[in-house]
Amino acid sequence: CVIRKIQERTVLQKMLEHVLKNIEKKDPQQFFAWPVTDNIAPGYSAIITNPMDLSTMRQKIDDNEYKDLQDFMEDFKLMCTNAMKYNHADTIYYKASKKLLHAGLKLALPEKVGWILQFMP
Ligand SMILES: CC(=O)c1cc(-c2ccccn2)c2ncccn12
Repeated sequence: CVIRKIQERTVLQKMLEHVLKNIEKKDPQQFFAWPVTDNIAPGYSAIITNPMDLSTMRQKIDDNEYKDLQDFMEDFKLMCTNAMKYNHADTIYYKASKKLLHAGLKLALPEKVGWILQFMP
């Protein structure tokens, strides 16, 4: 049997996990929790070429695919701007994504995460 090596979580992974958890708290309706399907959003995959959602971001943290906080925030911004592109401005999804974008950017400010940067190699 292959013993799965328990990967050490890097300081960056721990920091991104912390930011992600706080972003998830800002999406109580879980609009951004999972990939948007063409079933719930007709024509979505034809309009949005680079889909992104919070479960995918969590998987990327676990797979250590983000090289720094900016890299992670690029995916967060992509997720929000996708929602503003597909959904009209008068929809709950557009409004929720605009609110989430601003709240999320604040969470990534130096005064919010700077304390951990001192522990990074
Ligand atoms: C994020 C997004 O664009 C979205 C999430 C959803 C969504 C997410 C969870 C449950 C129900 N709807 C959605 N539904 C229709 C059109 C767009 N959306």
